[in-house]
Amino acid sequence: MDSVTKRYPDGTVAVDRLSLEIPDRSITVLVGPSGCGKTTTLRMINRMVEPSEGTILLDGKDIQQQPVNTLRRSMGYVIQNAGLFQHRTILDNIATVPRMLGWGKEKSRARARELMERVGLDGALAKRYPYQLSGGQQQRVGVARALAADPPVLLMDEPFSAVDPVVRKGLQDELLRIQEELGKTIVFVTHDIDEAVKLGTMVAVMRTGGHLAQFAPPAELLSHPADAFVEDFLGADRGIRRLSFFPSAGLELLTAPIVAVDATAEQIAAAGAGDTPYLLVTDQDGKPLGWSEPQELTAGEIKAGQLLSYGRPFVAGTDSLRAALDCAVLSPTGWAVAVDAEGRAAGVVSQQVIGEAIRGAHAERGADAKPGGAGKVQKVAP
Ligand SMILES: Nc1ncnc2c1ncn2[C@@H]1O[C@H](COP(=O)(O)OP(=O)(O)OP(=O)(O)O)[C@@H](O)[C@H]1O
Repeated sequence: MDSVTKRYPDGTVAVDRLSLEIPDRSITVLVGPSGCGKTTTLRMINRMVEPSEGTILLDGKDIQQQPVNTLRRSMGYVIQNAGLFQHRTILDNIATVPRMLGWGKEKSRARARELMERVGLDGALAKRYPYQLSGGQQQRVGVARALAADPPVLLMDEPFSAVDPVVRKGLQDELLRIQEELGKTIVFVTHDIDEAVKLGTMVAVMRTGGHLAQFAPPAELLSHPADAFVEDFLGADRGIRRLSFFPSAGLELLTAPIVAVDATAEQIAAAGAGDTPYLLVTDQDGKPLGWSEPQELTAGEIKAGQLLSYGRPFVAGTDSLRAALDCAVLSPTGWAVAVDAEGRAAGVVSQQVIGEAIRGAHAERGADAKPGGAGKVQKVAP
């Protein structure tokens, strides 16, 4: 996208000399306050809106030189509230584009069934009508419909804004999975900075008047906001959010203060001999049950009910420092519990140690994350 401007007939400049290089096979998020020109930008990509000035190239070819129908066929389009055809079944909604392309009924429906599975929809919903589905399910149908003809590009305009936070998280996770499996080039519009940081490989922050404020990978955005507007838009908890990009792998986990529910008096005494104020009790399988002070534990008489809750554990190595910190903050003992992929206790770690790791990571990454250098920062589970 090279110096693209959109001036509506009434004189409103919705987009002002916008230049963006949208990377192939990744998710680019356009984010910014209401009215900053996100939707206009997205619609110029599939020519629902024609630019007043500037050029948009797709794979090096000017989109103005391509027939609109051919262009749109190469781009799936998903909008808020899914925009489904209310009088068609779910299966027929998804099969719309293949049918238009003359695929034939059976082949189109087979493709639609395959897509229902891909977007996490139960096949039993195929014969229902949109009004018989929840908002989240309708949104999944919208994504499936956009993917039906296997377009290389997917344009998504606030697709998850109308659903509740839990459903929204599910839809976001699903989109990341689909992107990983199918390698689509996705342009995604949102006004939610958390969504932008979670989904974007690259994030374009726009400001009112259709100006580009910053275009960067999310880790760089959080570490080096270009100006006061971007910093303000990222919000006061930018530092905490940034921890999502630091892995917990380097944390030193202690296993000595862990005892099984059927531990002997010697084992409890040995575990309590260290300088940790609490012991983590696990079941016989090694899964955490809760915390206790060592002197409160009597061999053979440990009851899960007497233990302090351990809150939510983090997955050792896989989860981020943000997740580890969250566990420690929520834990009544101030210690976080790390588990392995099977949910067995892998170790415990104090707030203090997590704090030191955070300081270390900030210092180390500070040098790394200068503009142009942050591409190296890998996203880890939030
Ligand atoms: N058809 C139109 N005619 C005139 N002005 C328009 C038209 N469509 C949009 N605008 C204006 O252009 C500006 C950008 O609108 P756009 O819908 O692209 O913003 P947005 O960032 O997507 O906003 P939102 O987050 O509220 O959807 C706004 O000031 C809007 O009022």
